[in-house]
Amino acid sequence: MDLISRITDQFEQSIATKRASLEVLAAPLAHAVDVMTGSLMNNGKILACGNGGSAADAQHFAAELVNRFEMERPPLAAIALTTDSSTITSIANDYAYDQIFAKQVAALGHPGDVLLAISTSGNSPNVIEAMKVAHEREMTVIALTGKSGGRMAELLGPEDVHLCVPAERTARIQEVHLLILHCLCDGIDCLLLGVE
Ligand SMILES: O=C(CO)[C@@H](O)[C@H](O)[C@H](O)[C@H](O)COP(=O)(O)O
Ligand SMILES: [Zn+2]
Repeated sequence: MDLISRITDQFEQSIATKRASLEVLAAPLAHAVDVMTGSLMNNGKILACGNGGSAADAQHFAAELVNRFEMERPPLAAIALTTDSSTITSIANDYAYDQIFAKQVAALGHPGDVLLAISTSGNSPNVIEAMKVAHEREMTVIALTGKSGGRMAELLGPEDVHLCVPAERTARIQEVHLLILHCLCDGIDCLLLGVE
């Protein structure tokens, strides 16, 4: 096996996916920055969820808001719903795995808050259930998906923002999701600090 050639292919595919994503995602991403910043400036908060690599992404994003990204600014209100093993295991044990995020959204979400819902397939049932509760709570959903957007795409309302990466491979989609999250952090910091 020619590992160098495989590695080269992966890099090339990742670069191509990022270029294709820029074409379709720049405008909705700018809108997502506006939505998140508006919520934070109105005492709202961001709840983030996802499975596997997307759980790591949810945590990564929440840490960058609560602590810092690249600029000095006050801490921002964000919670990853993927981190409390007691809460997650008890909900999964007593109810169902698809409720692990939804119950947390019901407990913590208020009108004006944002749910950052991350799923490369757009079909993870626990993320979908969280979206339904977020809508009941009058929260805005920002969905990070890929492929066709799956069932999440069908659930989004007019106030929500869909950032669907135009790719089929989970790894490529996740690589763009991370870039999207850093663009969100950068955009929020710029708006909050009035950077030209
Ligand atoms: O990171 C990876 C694959 O790159 C995996 O851990 C992946 O996130 C998991 O299989 C997830 O369960 C996939 O869920 P989703 O993205 O379809 O919502
Ligand atoms: Zn992964």
